[in-house]
Amino acid sequence: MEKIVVHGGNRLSGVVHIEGAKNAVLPILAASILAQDGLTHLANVPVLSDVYTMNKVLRFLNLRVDFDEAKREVTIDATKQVSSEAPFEYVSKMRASIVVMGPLLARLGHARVALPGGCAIGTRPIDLHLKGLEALGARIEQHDGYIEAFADRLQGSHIYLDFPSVGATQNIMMAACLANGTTVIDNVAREPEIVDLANVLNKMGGRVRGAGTETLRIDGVEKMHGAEHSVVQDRIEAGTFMVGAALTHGNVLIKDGIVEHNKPLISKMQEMGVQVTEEPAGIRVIGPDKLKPTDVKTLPYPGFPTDMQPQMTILQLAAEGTSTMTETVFENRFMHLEELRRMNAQFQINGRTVVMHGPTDFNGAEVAATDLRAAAALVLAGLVADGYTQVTNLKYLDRGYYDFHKKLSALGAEVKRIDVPDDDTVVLKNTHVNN
Ligand SMILES: CC(=O)N[C@H]1[C@@H](OP(=O)(O)OP(=O)(O)OC[C@H]2O[C@@H](n3ccc(=O)[nH]c3=O)[C@H](O)[C@@H]2O)O[C@H](CO)[C@@H](O)[C@@H]1O
Ligand SMILES: C=C(OP(=O)(O)O)C(=O)O
Repeated sequence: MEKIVVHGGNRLSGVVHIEGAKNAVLPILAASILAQDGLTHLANVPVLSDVYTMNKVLRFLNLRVDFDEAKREVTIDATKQVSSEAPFEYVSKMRASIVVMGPLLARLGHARVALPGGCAIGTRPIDLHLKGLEALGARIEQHDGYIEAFADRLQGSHIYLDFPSVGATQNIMMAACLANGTTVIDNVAREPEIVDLANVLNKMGGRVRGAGTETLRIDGVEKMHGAEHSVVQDRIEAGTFMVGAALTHGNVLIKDGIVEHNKPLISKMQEMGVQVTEEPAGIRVIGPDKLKPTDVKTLPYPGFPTDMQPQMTILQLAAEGTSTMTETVFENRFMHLEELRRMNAQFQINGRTVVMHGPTDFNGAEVAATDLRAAAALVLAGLVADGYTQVTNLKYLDRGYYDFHKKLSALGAEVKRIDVPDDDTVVLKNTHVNN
């Protein structure tokens, strides 16, 4: 079993390089299905387990995918006959595989994709994806754990999303690219990853306008082709290191950090007394001696991102006084907090809000990650804990962070990743136990 072992107490300082965004590259890889002519070349592709999973899905669909990890480049050839079925084996590994549905349906008139099911953070239905595809004229059937969609040619339509779902926006916009006529989608997601996808679709010959606003207008085209694109920076990885710097009284430059993409996080950190400044080389974060408490509510972009919620709660727990976090996007995203009780965190959960009492004297402990951002949050807590913290279930961390421990170590943290046989216990003396 692999573990990350952190010995708390070191300040983070230096410069950190941030990878391309997981949540941008996954739908962009799916978009490559639309390219009947030419190759798609992607740069700044993060080396993550989710990217390997999406590459496997594409290969299963008969696309040729070459991933040069050293160069962070992927080349995709979708010019041969594409198959229309994404099986459970892959979709169950990664919910985001559902975004192959729109491009497959648009290109082939048929898609059969395993129902993704829920995950630890919530039930995560796909009703809005299906409602949108139906509005474009698709016939949807559900049987044997699969969603099957059929359409001779999708027809442009006017769609209103009840909630600005990221995945539904992506699936519908990709499908609409090859529809007959114009599609208008209202109340769409406005995340930077949606803008990145729209930019790629336009480079591929699509006609998408309005990305980043509440309304997308897509004029359908007959055919699309490959394109070149460099994936946008991962604002969540950047935000995670920003929290790490603030938490450890550190001084870290997020190289090429994009302030525009992390405004709500920056604003909350400033409220807590953290110095955040934009420099020509990126975003500099300097942690204060004492953090002030704050109240945060997650919302769709441009609100505070749910994907930064677990990391932010570590900063709030470290602050002097009472802070609250309200999670409005996913119904079950406080599981990291239960693990943190073993590190001495004091809080009460009332429905979707957690009330936290700081400052926390974090104790090192053995904790298990329950999902991707929970994993990052537990490692962050370890950075300021007394003694050793061991974080297990690293398969979640690897979905979204490349070399997390190495980057932290380069910034001065005492952290390593170790592999121990499952029946061996690593006994590390915690300073609070010895004292
Ligand atoms: C690969 C990827 O980009 N993942 C991100 C994407 O996930 P994902 O695209 O799954 O998130 P959505 O925006 O679709 O989901 C947000 C909320 O809407 C609900 N919902 C969604 C679709 C639907 O058809 N019906 C429905 O009820 C979900 O259950 C959830 O409560 O956006 C989330 C919200 O910012 C992020 O946390 C994820 O990191
Ligand atoms: C929830 C996340 O991702 P996914 O939607 O891929 O599960 C995340 O990136 O925090």
